[in-house]
Amino acid sequence: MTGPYVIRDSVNGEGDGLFATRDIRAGETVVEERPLVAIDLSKGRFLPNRSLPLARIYDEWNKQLSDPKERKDYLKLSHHESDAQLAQNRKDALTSNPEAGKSIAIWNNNCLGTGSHDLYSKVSCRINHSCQKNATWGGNGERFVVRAIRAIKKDEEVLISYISLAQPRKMRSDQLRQGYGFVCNCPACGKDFDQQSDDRRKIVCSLNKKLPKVVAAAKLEKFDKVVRPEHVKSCEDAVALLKEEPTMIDELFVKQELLAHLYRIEKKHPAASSMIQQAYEGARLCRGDGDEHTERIKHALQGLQSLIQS
Ligand SMILES: C[S@@+](CC[C@H](N)C(=O)[O-])C[C@H]1O[C@@H](n2cnc3c(N)ncnc32)[C@H](O)[C@@H]1O
Repeated sequence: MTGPYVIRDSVNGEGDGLFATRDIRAGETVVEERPLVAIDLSKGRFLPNRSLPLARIYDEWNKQLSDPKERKDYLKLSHHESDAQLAQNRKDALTSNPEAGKSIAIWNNNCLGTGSHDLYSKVSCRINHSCQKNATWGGNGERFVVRAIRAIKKDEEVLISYISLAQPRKMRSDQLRQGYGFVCNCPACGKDFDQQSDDRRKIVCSLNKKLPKVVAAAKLEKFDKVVRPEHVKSCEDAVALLKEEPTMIDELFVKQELLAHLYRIEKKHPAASSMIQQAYEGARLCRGDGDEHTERIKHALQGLQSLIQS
């Protein structure tokens, strides 16, 4: 595993972090690795709160991370447990096995999700968080890729976001404190934060709440039944606001993809085509060619183009 990075002390109390060893271009791959543990989210059950049962996490970890050296390295990683997780651990009676409790606490702090999988990737899990991230990730159970979303200077820290950035400062801070046990001090959270940007995130957050029904319908291809003009408007407003927030490019391309589908239903084909083209460019930058999400958008783009031509 090599790339334009080094893992070293992050200095500001964040433990270790990943630093660029040379200038990196926007869109360039920073880390590419094979995950050592991959949990396929399309298989097995979820708890009612949509989280994975802890016993399953432990079973998969135990089965897939059999190499003693890798196991030892994993068990040295940082962890934090909120009260809720501790209570859950007790319920699952896993604490009777100290290794199980610890491996799960580490998992909660270090695993990265791609939508289809939750993964432990040895280098990527050392990347610290910022609400003004300069990199993002994508991949699947076989391959995990971290990419720069803007140019990163030599010696600059490579930073991703652990949470949705479409939330205002207070919400992000609560989520990071409860889930990861730290107070974020990035420029978007510190005392000189940009109020205008925070207001934009607040609005995107409330628009997001109006869209889950549409997203669920999209997955079932039952759009026509639920799409209302106000959904299209919410999505358009979210896209307009997200264009002002360069660090939220992955949030933007997901919305562009959704908007393209909504336009397609409304038979606004040229608008749909341009929106999905933009979503495709975003997906390629964030997740790269070959990623399942990028491929899905590419497929949708081709379908739309043949619809326009026919
Ligand atoms: C996935 S690990 C990141 C790598 C970790 N720093 C290490 O040394 O292995 C997540 C942990 O790193 C620390 N961390 C990450 N981002 C941070 C930040 N912005 N401020 C403070 N601590 C941070 C927290 O302890 C968090 O629980």
